Amino acid sequence: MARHRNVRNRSYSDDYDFDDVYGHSVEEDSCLSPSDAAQWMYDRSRNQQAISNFLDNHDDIQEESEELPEPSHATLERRESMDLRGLNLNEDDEAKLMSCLDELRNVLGDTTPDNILVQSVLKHKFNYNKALDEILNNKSKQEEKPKPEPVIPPPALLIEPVKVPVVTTPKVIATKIEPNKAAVIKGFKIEDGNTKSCPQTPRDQSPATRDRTPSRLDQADDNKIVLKIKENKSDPNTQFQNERGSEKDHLYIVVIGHVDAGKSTLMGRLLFELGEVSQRTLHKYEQESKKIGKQSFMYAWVLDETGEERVRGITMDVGRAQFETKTKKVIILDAPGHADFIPNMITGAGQADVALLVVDATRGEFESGFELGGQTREHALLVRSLGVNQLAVAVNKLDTTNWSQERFDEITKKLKAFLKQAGFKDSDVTFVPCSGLTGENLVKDSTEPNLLKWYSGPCLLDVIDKFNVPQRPVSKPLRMSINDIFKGTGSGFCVAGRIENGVINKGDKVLVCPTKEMAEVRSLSINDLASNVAFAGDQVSVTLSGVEMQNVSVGYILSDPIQQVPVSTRFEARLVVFNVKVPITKGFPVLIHHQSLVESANIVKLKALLNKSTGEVLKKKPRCLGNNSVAVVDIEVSKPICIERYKDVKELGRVMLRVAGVTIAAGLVTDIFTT
Ligand SMILES: Nc1nc2c(ncn2[C@@H]2O[C@H](COP(=O)(O)OP(=O)(O)OP(=O)(O)O)[C@@H](O)[C@H]2O)c(=O)[nH]1
Repeated sequence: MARHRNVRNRSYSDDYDFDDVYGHSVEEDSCLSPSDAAQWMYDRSRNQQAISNFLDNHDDIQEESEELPEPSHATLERRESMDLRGLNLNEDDEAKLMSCLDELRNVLGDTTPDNILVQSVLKHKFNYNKALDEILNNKSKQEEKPKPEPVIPPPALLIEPVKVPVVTTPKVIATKIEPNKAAVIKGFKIEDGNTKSCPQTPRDQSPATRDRTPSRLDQADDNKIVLKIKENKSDPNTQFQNERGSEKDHLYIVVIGHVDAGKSTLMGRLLFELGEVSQRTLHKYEQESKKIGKQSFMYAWVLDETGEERVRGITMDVGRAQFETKTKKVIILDAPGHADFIPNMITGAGQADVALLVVDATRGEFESGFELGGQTREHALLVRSLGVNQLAVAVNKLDTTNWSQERFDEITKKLKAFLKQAGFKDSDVTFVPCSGLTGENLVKDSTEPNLLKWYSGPCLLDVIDKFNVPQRPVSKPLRMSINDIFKGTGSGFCVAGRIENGVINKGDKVLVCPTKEMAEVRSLSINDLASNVAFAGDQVSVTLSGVEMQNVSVGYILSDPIQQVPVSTRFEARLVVFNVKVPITKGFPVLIHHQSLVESANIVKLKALLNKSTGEVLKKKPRCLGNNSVAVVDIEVSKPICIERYKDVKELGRVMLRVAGVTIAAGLVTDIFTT
């Protein structure tokens, strides 16, 4: 499946010792069956223990009552019958006032009396923004104090409702972090049997919107293009230095962990503390989440943007946002924790340089995420298998344990042993005690006395700032894996994905593989900003022309037209088997995840069983492979895919094998057979 940090490991284990990484790593997990209906219909409301503990001790955030109170008749009556005559406003001002009131109510709901709203709007001469700021700033103080006397007397007379001109209410959203829809990384569906994985974005198939440029070029055209490409190539290293030399390094971080560990809340709060989310936006989320009885998720809403995610209270797709540390521009990929969405999590992990593993310190919760078939182990193994080797572990929700050092030590001890087995070096893993909900130890050193008694280490932001940014292989031949396809605003269509190797310039010719159709790069954008060039490590959207949209799929590769990515249906891999319920035998069917591609495949040959530590051949042609075995096998995929040997391009030389929603093995590609 997904992609892998380019050379994310160069300064680390460039050799990527397979045995070190996978050997003796995984104990058998009793994974839950995906057919378990209760799990499919996961309902977070069954598990509110953590939040209720927290809310009991914090008066500043009020948990909603089960049933939302209906607005009182008095409130409704006042609004519908508001008498503005006493204000002596002309018609224009009256209309302006009513428009402002509508917008304020849209953000504030029914929480603020009309007279306060009116007073504030008039005071700020119909400036909606200033009025809203004033009300929000006063709000928290007012909540603690007795309500002030209304300044404007309640209307005495009933009059006809004032006709309010229709105003388009501006959407109050975190503009800085709202991902442009076009650039949101979508996951993909695993389809059963031999069906083809296809892009999530519905394609416009109408003839009018199809690009009619002939896409397959004949040999003569190809040769001309190749010659032209050779002439036009400028030195990528120099180009990278010129373009990026003075900028902060970009770091992609995937946030992983068991469902409900608090990943989205942690990231939402971090963004809020850093000023990336305005107080107003958060207030809106607070109001809206309260309305559907999910107030404890208000920070998570910063990243969980879809209606379904918000209603179900779980992350389903990879959420994206960005912020800056002292030395880096950090792009967050907030992965779903629920077992059903592992493929999306893999897509997120595939784009990351480093990972933040979030664990819930609440008693019983850490255990169910780590020991009882939860996702903590699977996620950690997956990211390591995908090449991530630097990890921060947020020991989250420590507020529920009253900042217990004993609990922190217990969790870190268990995780350290497991992570070491999974292939993480001790020196590459940092543990941070924190609470996403209270904001403790996120962006500044903690002031919590119970934590200060035993912790003097860095806050989460400082740990993120200390990650090493992998070198970007800009001078290698272009490889960009496609993880989304969508219709752009202009001509052509867009593909999104991560550049694993090389450089893409606006105007470049690229080869769409495995179909080998030549396309032209019409435009590029990186993190939603237009750019003329993008380099290895960048997550980009590329507008293509010269190829039809329906001929491109998620999992395809944009390749250098001269040094092309190999395409094959059969390859040899060195496999580590983690978690099979029945032993693997010849012909064993699997779903192969390679970058963002999911394709059905069979293990067609068991060539050798290896010693996990030395790599020595223990047995040639074994009849079956059980858990924790390491073996060389041949895998045949149902249709041609782009694949590289691990030693040539690490990012395209790793595969994950899954069966019935469970990851059973990871492998490194050792040979590719021509077809
Ligand atoms: N007490 C306490 N509760 C927290 C903390 N962080 C999150 N929660 C609560 O835990 C619940 C789950 O939080 P989320 O942020 O949605 O968890 P998640 O890991 O993103 O969930 P998925 O993405 O669906 O896997 C919510 O009710 C949060 O309010 C924390 O630090 N302390």
